[in-house]
Amino acid sequence: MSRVIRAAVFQTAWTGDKESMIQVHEQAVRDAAAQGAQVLCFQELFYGPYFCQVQDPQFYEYAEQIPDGPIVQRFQALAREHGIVLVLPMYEEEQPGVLYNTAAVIDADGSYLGKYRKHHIPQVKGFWEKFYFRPGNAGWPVFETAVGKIGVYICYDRHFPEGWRALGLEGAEIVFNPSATSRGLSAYLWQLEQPAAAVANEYFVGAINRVGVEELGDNDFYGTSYFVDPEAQFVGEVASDKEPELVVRDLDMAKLRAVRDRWQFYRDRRPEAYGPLTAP
Ligand SMILES: NC(=O)NCCC(=O)O
Repeated sequence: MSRVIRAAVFQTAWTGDKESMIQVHEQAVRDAAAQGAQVLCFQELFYGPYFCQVQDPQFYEYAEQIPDGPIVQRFQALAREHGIVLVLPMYEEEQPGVLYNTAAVIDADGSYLGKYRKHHIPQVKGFWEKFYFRPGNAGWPVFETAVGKIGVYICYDRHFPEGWRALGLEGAEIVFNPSATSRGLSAYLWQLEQPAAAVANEYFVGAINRVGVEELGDNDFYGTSYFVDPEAQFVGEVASDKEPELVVRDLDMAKLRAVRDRWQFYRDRRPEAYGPLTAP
């Protein structure tokens, strides 16, 4: 019998302050739940501006403890109320001065399932992330949620095929890729890399990018969030490149089984021959 997961991603623009940004995302949870979504992922660093356009210690104050900080707790209550799984990309303070670019995963009953910490940290013009984040050290968790097996791979991570594979090996059925990326830099990659990862690893990918130009720099975040299936087919339309949008799509898990039966990539891979990939 086929299993269909109604999944959602939300892209939006910086509102100008943290509290209203949180409220916009709370409304997105209500809207997604009203449309029957069972799981929802937000964009990278969802409640802030994309502050990595500048290198300024004032933005360290956006970090909070996961799961004990107020934002996780606020969204745990909302997940429980609406019976929806939430993926929350946030700025994490493990302890003062020890900071990560992280996503917390909340189950449909509001329980905290764990976190993914972005492994690959860019330091390119307008994306000065090494100033703010340590490289992730928490492995490749796949979360057994009420709706299915969910993995997370954050923005710049997506250029590195190894992590996509690790999430596949851990059993991911859907991998969310919350992002903040700009038109001039990466638009030519955006509809190429995640579909390729979905094909190579035989799972669904939900890709999310914020929209608009923010006051901290000239990055033009181009949205165009989408879901793509394990045959690299977009599930419905790709979202707007300028406007906030909630994307809700039905993902048929029978397709995942069909491509795995057809291709058997997990049988035919040759880990014993891949030593050069892990040589320092
Ligand atoms: N947020 C982030 O990692 N951006 C880097 C640029 C990119 O990889 O598209």
